[in-house]
Amino acid sequence: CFCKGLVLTHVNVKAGERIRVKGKVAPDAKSFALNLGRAGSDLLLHFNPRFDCHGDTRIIVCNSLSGGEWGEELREAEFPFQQGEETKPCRTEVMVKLPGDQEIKFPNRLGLEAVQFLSVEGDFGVKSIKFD
Ligand SMILES: C=CCO[C@@H]1O[C@H](CO)[C@@H](O[C@@H]2O[C@H](CO)[C@H](O)[C@H](OCc3cn(-c4n[nH]c(N)n4)nn3)[C@H]2O)[C@H](O)[C@H]1NC(C)=O
Repeated sequence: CFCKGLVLTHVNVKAGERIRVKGKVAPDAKSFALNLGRAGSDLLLHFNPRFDCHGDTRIIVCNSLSGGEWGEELREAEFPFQQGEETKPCRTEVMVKLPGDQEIKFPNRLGLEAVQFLSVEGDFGVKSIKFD
């Protein structure tokens, strides 16, 4: 379901700042993921829309990864993927703004003050990433 994509390190995004990722979902997409955290093994947010993967069909799976151990999955049945998306990490929780006006709030389980690591994996072609 995945192919390795983009990895950014030392991005230093602080609470309340915004990362806007725009791109195109592959026409035959199975799954893609946006990962935010301290490093690949310590993720504040693994944001994983699944079109058809791991037995899931059109479900968004969110999770955290601490020391390489997955936390408890949060699953969102709303699946509004037609265009790019916005992500706004903040101190108490991570808010993911989806296409349209829907949002997913995910707890900041790692209590990170800032995010150093951003990666994009799977069937998603990144066109732009903006930090503001
Ligand atoms: C029902 C059986 C046991 O539960 C399943 O357990 C799977 C394995 O833990 C869960 O999938 C993982 O879910 C994680 C989020 O909770 C991640 O999405 C994990 O994939 C992370 C990943 C894979 N890859 C990757 N694979 N291959 C490559 N090149 N990269 N990169 N990142 C997935 O393999 C999957 O979400 C979970 N399903 C349920 C319904 O709980």
